[in-house]
Amino acid sequence: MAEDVVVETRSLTKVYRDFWGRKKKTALNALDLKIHKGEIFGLLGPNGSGKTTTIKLLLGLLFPTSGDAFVFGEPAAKVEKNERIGYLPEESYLYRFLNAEETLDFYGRLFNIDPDTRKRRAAELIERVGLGADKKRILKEYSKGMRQRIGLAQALINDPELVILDEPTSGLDPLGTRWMKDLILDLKARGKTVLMCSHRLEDVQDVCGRIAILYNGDLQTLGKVSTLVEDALRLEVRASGVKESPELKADLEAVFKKHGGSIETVGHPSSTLEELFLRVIEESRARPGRRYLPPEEATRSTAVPPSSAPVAATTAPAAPPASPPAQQQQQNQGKKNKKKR
Ligand SMILES: Nc1ncnc2c1ncn2[C@@H]1O[C@H](COP(=O)(O)OP(=O)(O)OP(=O)(O)O)[C@@H](O)[C@H]1O
Repeated sequence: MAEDVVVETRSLTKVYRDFWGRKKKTALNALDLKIHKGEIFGLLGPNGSGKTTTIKLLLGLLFPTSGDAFVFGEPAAKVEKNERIGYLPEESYLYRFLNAEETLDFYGRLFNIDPDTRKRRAAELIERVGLGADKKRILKEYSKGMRQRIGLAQALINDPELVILDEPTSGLDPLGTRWMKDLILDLKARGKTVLMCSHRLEDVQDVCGRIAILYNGDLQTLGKVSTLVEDALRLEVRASGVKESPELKADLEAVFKKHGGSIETVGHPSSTLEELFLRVIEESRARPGRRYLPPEEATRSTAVPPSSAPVAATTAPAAPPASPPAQQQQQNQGKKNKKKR
């Protein structure tokens, strides 16, 4: 196995059987997968498609019916390799009557981390996940978002090389979600490998480099997110310093017609709702008591020429004209492209 391959599965298959050994469900069917060091990999699929089964197989909590799974080049059934893995399950199994410090100390002991390192890492992680002010409160009193934060700290207590996150942003508000995504990106920046499952596809698109989509236990697609979502049949042009007008549209139409295409939409690019939400909260904090002003109103009040607002034109091959749903899809795609990575 190549040195930079952290996770590899070869025809990995899991069939659940009932008490009598009769086949109940093929949860995973001949999965071939490689996850490389330092990447954030998303394992996606609808409910019941085999994601948790895959994770359990990688952690050695389940045995495959056939095929192989390797982590760090070792068979997944070898539980010793789990010392190099951090795992945030979808439902965290944390003790409700321990506080944050005690929780991290408890998990540190399970990994046989010496007391000084345990104490130092617990203090660092509590700050990193933003629970400094609540570290003495018992987890029973924590909100869902706070439990997710301590769950993540628990997953990182052994300074793992591979971090497996099952629905890391579930239950988090937009600020918590942004925080979690930044933390996942920070793990990558520190050279860690991240495998995450999530139904929140916006979050996956924001952080994952590559994804696999499972359906009913079968691998349906695998590749780079940017390549998979790219619409190679359309072209997007963004411009600034011009105002939207019928003349502009006619001129653009002529240019694109000359090159065999046609314009689908001309308009202003929009940001995502997440970006708007974060901006409103940021400005409310910075200027308490003042209402948020949308950019064009703020621009007007500071007398910056409105013509600096960018205009986006999206073109497509000349025929056939796009149907309304396709246009909508294209507009959404435009929004996506605008998002920060
Ligand atoms: N212990 C089990 N016995 C029998 N069938 C099981 C068992 N565990 C899971 N399954 C079945 O295997 C299939 C895959 O389940 P799995 O939990 O891996 O899906 P998932 O993609 O993680 O779903 P979700 O998104 O809901 O978490 C499902 O049809 C599920 O019902």
